[in-house]
Amino acid sequence: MEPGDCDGDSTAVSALLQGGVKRVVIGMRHPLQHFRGNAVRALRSQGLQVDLLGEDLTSKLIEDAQKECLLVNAPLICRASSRVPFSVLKYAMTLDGKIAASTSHAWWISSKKSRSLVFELRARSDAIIVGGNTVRRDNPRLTARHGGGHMPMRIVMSQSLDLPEEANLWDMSEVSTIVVTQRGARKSFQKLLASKGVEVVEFDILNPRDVMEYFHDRGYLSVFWECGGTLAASAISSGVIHKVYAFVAPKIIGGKNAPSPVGDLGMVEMSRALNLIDVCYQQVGPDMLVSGFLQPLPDMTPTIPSREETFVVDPTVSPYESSIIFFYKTWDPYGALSNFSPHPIQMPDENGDNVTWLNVEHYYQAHKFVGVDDTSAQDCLERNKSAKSPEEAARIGRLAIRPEWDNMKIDVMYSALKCKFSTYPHLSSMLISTAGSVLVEASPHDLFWGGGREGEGLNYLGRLLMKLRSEFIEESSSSSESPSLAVWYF
Ligand SMILES: NC(=O)C1=CN([C@@H]2O[C@H](COP(=O)(O)OP(=O)(O)OC[C@H]3O[C@@H](n4cnc5c(N)ncnc54)[C@H](OP(=O)(O)O)[C@@H]3O)[C@@H](O)[C@H]2O)C=CC1
Ligand SMILES: Nc1c(N[C@@H]2O[C@H](COP(=O)(O)O)[C@@H](O)[C@H]2O)[nH]c(=O)[nH]c1=O
Repeated sequence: MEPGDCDGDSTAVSALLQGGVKRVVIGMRHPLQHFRGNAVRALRSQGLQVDLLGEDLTSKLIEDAQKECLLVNAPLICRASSRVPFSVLKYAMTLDGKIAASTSHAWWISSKKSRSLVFELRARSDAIIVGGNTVRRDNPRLTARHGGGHMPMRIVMSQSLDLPEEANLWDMSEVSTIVVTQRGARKSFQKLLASKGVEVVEFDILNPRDVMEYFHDRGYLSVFWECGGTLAASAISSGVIHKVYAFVAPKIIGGKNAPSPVGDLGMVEMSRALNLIDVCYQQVGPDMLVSGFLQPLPDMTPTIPSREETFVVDPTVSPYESSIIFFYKTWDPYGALSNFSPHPIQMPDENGDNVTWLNVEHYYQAHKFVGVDDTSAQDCLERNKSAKSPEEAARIGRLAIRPEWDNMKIDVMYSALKCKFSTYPHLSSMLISTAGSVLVEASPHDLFWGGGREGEGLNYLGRLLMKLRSEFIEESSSSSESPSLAVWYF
């Protein structure tokens, strides 16, 4: 896939140039519109031969290769085009189509070898999702137990929150769990979960599409559904399932009431059955794994035109020319302005020793606890330091707030921003290039740092970035009379 330039950070493209590569064959252009075509152009401008499958190279063989590229990048394509993570529904069933006995007993249908493969598939996902009933019946662990590697987040969807007080999923020692539920459901149980460190997210109406859109916004790329038939049917009906992995074990359990992998879809004629596409059959130990796509992968060409293509079709549609620049998610245009962008900063601590923070968010959230003489604050600080993502750092930061925080938070934020944009020249150039535009953090929830859903927020993050921008522009124009800076300034 064409590399993204990550807001002016051309490391990937430079590595190809420095490595002495003469020709680059690109399987597909970058699925995000604001990256699309940039690397192709940059490589060509440096004299490299760049061939794009399906554009510069065409043949039957190339078509097959192009297909492979699309399949491998399916999660990215889905995210970019449908704004939900790529979702895989996986289940293990007997030859007579049952996912458990009529008593609900289900351990085990598939073989050990199949279950090891499931651990690998889990480890390739950002999250595993189950319904409330699977938690009640199976008390699953949902970990990727194959020795090291990535551990996906665990998500439980439960409307009633009628869940056990003790469960393997509430053991957060190895990996975290998020419970998504209906607004107002069992507040006392929500408190109990929170006391165990389980995050609870409430939805006005709990349904798979809203839940997936929410996790898209939190940055999830792929989700692995290991629920029973009730939630599986709801997810398929909502159109959020893209791929299916069915492990079929050569066993027969029978039972009129034994559950099957997909509940009611409201279809009464076989002609309406959903046909899988790109189906693969693979023997795994004694079982057969049948996999395939439920929906065709979107054709990127018409849905995601490059920046120039959009401009040719409609010159008024150019997000780069509006006088307000909105930023929010790190993968959007100007995403590097977000505090969640993966740019580590080094800041001196109270003894003057340099400490590295994973990103501005980690630094900012940690300062709610730094220097506070209290064991729970120190515990939060340790948890902040080991938090793997800015989202987690933000979550920990909500646990406690020092009394004087309101008076110090703007200074803490400004010093972190200054450090970030001074450390990375491509970021400061990007910030300076926005001169003349109002910067607004498009957070619908944070009415202090963000602009709010309808402009009701105070937008302090945007304001601090604009202040920093003026400082940089002033510094550069006083240190040199560079003509390009003069252009930015005016
Ligand atoms: N062999 C296999 O691969 C698997 C087998 N199983 C087996 O399946 C059985 C459980 O199946 P099933 O009852 O279908 O369990 P599910 O995992 O599908 O859970 C259903 C529950 O999901 C919750 N839910 C939340 N939102 C929705 C929604 N929009 N639509 C539907 N459900 C929603 C509800 O929880 P709440 O009631 O809490 O509100 C609902 O009762 C068990 O016997 C288990 O062993 C389960 C997974 C895989
Ligand atoms: N029974 C069954 C599966 N069931 C799924 O695995 C979950 C248990 O995961 P864990 O607790 O991590 O081992 C269970 O809740 C359900 O989602 N999976 C399979 O590959 N094969 C099987 O035969």
